[in-house]
Amino acid sequence: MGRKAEYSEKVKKGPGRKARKQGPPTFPKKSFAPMEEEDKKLSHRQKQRLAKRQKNKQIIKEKQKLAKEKKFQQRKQKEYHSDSEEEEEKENLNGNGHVEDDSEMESEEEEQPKKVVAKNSKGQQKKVKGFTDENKEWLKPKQKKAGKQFLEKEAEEDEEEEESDEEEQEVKEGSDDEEEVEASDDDEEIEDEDDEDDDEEGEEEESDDEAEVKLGKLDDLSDDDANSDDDFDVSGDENDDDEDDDEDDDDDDDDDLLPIEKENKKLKKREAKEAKLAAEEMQMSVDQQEIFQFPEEDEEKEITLQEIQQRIKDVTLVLSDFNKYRQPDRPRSDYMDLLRKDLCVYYSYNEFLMGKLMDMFPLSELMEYLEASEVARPLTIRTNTLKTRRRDLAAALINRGVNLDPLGKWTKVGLVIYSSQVPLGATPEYLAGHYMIQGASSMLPVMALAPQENERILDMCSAPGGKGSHIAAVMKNTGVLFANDANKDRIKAVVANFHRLGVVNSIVSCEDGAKFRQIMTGFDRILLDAPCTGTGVVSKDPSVKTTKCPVDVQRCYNLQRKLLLTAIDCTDAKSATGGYIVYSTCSVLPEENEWVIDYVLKKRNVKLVPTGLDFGVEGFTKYRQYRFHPSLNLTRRYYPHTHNMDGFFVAKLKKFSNTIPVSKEQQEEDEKQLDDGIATTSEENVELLNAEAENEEGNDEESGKGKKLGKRAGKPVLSELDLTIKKQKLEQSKQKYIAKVFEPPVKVPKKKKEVPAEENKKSNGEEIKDKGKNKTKKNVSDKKEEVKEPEQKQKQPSNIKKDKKKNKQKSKETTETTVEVKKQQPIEKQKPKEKKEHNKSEEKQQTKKNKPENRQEQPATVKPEKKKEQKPLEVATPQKKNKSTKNVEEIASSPALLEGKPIKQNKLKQKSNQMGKLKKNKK
Ligand SMILES: C[S@@+](CC[C@H](N)C(=O)[O-])C[C@H]1O[C@@H](n2cnc3c(N)ncnc32)[C@H](O)[C@@H]1O
Repeated sequence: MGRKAEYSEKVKKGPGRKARKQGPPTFPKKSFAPMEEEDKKLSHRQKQRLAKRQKNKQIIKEKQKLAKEKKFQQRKQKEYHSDSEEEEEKENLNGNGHVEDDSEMESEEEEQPKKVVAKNSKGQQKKVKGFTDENKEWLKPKQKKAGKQFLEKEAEEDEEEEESDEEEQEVKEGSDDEEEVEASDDDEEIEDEDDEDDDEEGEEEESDDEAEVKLGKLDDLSDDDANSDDDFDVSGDENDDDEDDDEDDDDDDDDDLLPIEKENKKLKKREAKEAKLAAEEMQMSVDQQEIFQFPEEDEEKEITLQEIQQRIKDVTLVLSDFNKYRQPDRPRSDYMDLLRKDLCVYYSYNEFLMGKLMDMFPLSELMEYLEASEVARPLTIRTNTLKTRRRDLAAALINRGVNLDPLGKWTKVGLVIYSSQVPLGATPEYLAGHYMIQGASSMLPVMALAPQENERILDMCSAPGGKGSHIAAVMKNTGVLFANDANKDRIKAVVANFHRLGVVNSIVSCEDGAKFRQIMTGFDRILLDAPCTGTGVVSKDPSVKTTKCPVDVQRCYNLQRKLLLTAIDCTDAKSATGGYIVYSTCSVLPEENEWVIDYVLKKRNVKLVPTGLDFGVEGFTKYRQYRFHPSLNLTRRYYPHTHNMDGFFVAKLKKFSNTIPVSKEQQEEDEKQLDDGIATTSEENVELLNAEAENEEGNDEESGKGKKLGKRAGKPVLSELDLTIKKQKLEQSKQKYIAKVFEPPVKVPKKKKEVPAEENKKSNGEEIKDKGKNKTKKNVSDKKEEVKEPEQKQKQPSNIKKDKKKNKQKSKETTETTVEVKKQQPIEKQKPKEKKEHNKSEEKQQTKKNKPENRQEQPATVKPEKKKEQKPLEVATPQKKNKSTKNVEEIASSPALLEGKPIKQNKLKQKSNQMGKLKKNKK
């Protein structure tokens, strides 16, 4: 009776409490309301995401709307078709009614879009989204990206949308429910997807958002950038971007490169970056440094050497960027003065020489030069190839414990000595003449001269014979080398060295080089290693730093010009092998180098040619306000800081014509100026020289002479100057001479002074004492010239030293010869044979000179001043004979002559000719 149980039917087991799926949480709609209010507090990203979500929603809704509209239309069409079929049927039945129905249909069709428009009428008021022409505004960048206004607007729009949606929904209520459900499902799905995406692809989204933001900025990027909320480090990022771009570009290029090349490229980039940073850092540190404050003038506190060094650095820095670091009230000259003073103290220079160096070098180079000049140059020797080879010499010296090396690629005979266990001036090799101790720079002039075998070469200033013996070695002892020097003492060293070194092709003479054109001309080559201030060898002779003054430079300059003019006149332009003159000095002053060359380029038919030395700094073509001939760049300068050798100058001239381009009168004038310049140019100097002579009265002349002679000084007059007097002179002449140095020396107007007999006698005595000291004094002092004559006529007092007398006579001879030169002025080279003819013409000239109106033998007081000024040198005419005789005697007794060289006979002939001529003059 009960019901049969059906076991086949399985009772569905409901989900257990645990297994039951938890439904999605449902929130009351209003719960989000406060969130919307709190929009303002949303973070930037949140706002962006919200905005995006809302946009998506909107797009979906629009899609739905479109879909609905489509369906609606389709439905309508269906209805219409079914109606039309019915109507057709009706028509078929009625036969008329088509027009009416058409109109109805039209009205209906018109109504439908109206509905859509009505639907969209609100939507059109708000901004329609999507890429259509109607949405141009959307494409336009927003004024302020993702700003609050934007969010507020969006929120308002959303509210409007919601309202419209509600309205739509109301409108759609009559439409298909299923579709609505589907659409809402779709909507939800999309929203869900969106939410998931939000979480999962948060970063991507962010970047997309950024991309959107950037897209939005495209048109007016600048405005947006200016107000951008995103704090991009524009500069840095841009640079980085650029670099990245570069790297990308490079990567493309790098494809062809080897890995190591790529690495190299990277390394270089990194280095460049680091260098840039370092430079910036350096600039920063310099900027941060305290700006140098000029010391107060009245501030006289003792300053240490270290403080001076620091001040030198500070002032150098100020001068390096003057506008930046200067004190506004201080001119540049103040800093320069301070620097010069400090440098003088620090490096022990006098202000004159330091000033000259400061004129020559830029500051950074000056410091290098000064530093290098403090260090002794390496000891170097020259192999005497007449006796040995460099290799053998090196081996022999190494055996004696000498540590050496070849000097450089530029010389095949030089060796540099690093250390030695034996004194190099006393080794058996030295005594055997296998080498000459010689500075590296001393080899340069001979290399420039490039002597050839069998040539006739003059070494005009030869003592002690270093370069002369080098010339003989290059000539392989062939041809004839004339080694001349004006200094009697120093010429002995030439003889000794030539003997030791085995030089046998030479004639040694002791003559004033400036007079050599009366002795011999027609040389193939001449080396003029001129006497100079020696400013390039301060490391060897530090006294140069403090003793040289403008007068010294002036004298050297004038003597150098005179010697070089003579050297040119003595060279044969038509020589088959030569016609060259090499001029060199161990001075770095342009006054003694470029200036001298520039002068002779104007006065003689010579041109500069390359020295053949493949190193060295070009000579100056500009120096301060002065401009030299452009070819002076062919000359070469050598510095301790650049070449590790003494400061040196080398110029090579080629004589292209034996004619002299200047008139005789001009030549005479030049000669006169040079003579005057070598002597003195002002009254003050005369006074100083008088003081000097007085000072020297009690000194032993012989000892005084030798002591003061610098290695390259070679100025018999200057070498005797007392150090203290030089200092005095320097102080007094600092301003007075400096401007005159390179102006043509002007003779000081002489005052006519009537000297009383007693005073005359007194001054005679002084003059006699001065005689041996300075042969040039006579030329500048009228007073002395006036008193000279009686003094010469008188027998010299026995208490006056013979040497003084000799010197005086010698000086007179010098001046006499100069007068002769003026008159003879050999334009073409003079050969010894022609000399007799010259002497005859000379005689005629002399007789003219000896006419009463020209003669200056009368007492100076009686002579008209003018004549005396014009021909001061004629006073010495009677002495000429004695001088010449003496000169011949000297030459005859010279060691070179004793060797029995044929040339000496020529010289004797010349001298005897001169003597004969003088005798005639006397008659
Ligand atoms: C720089 S040294 C010459 C060095 C030499 N050339 C050498 O290499 O050994 C200059 C020489 O010129 C000499 N001297 C100075 N005035 C002179 C003159 N008027 N005529 C000739 N020699 C002169 C000096 O006696 C000095 O020995």
